[in-house]
Amino acid sequence: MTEIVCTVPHKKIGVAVIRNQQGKILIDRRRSQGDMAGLWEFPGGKVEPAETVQECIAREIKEELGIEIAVGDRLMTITHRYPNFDVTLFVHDCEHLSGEPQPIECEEIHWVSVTEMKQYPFPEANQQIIAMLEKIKN
Ligand SMILES: Nc1nc2c([nH]c(=O)n2[C@H]2C[C@H](O)[C@@H](COP(=O)(O)OP(=O)(O)OP(=O)(O)O)O2)c(=O)[nH]1
Ligand SMILES: [Mg+2]
Repeated sequence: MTEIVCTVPHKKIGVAVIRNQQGKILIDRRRSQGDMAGLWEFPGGKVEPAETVQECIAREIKEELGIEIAVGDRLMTITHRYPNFDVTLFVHDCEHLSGEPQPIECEEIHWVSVTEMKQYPFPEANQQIIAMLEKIKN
């Protein structure tokens, strides 16, 4: 008997919930080409084989936004199945330390409250993150 095993890529992503001194959270709009084009997200990217999730987040944020952050505790881990791939998002609470965020690898950047965030279109997997942020907000 022949067994057919279907595999789809499984992306492991370090994700930053970056807060500033006013308690606002930084979100960015993905580029207008490619996967999930034009949707808003929390900045982050793929975890490389030789790094921890915390190292990945600090590196990605420096590369994508040109700022320094302190990577804090894990807030949640979400695995979600999209039509063409699976993704696991390792979401960490982060603090903005220095630098003015630049849209180096995205369309634009906004600092928003959790209430304001609900007006922005996000990928499906993010609904759980936003619900969690709503729960833990003071
Ligand atoms: N950074 C980030 N990615 C998210 C969020 N929600 C969500 O579903 N994702 C997905 C979108 C992407 O498939 C993946 C992030 O990977 P990425 O932006 O580094 O890379 P990509 O898939 O766009 O690019 P590629 O190199 O695979 O072509 O995780 C989020 O809030 N932040
Ligand atoms: Mg990215």
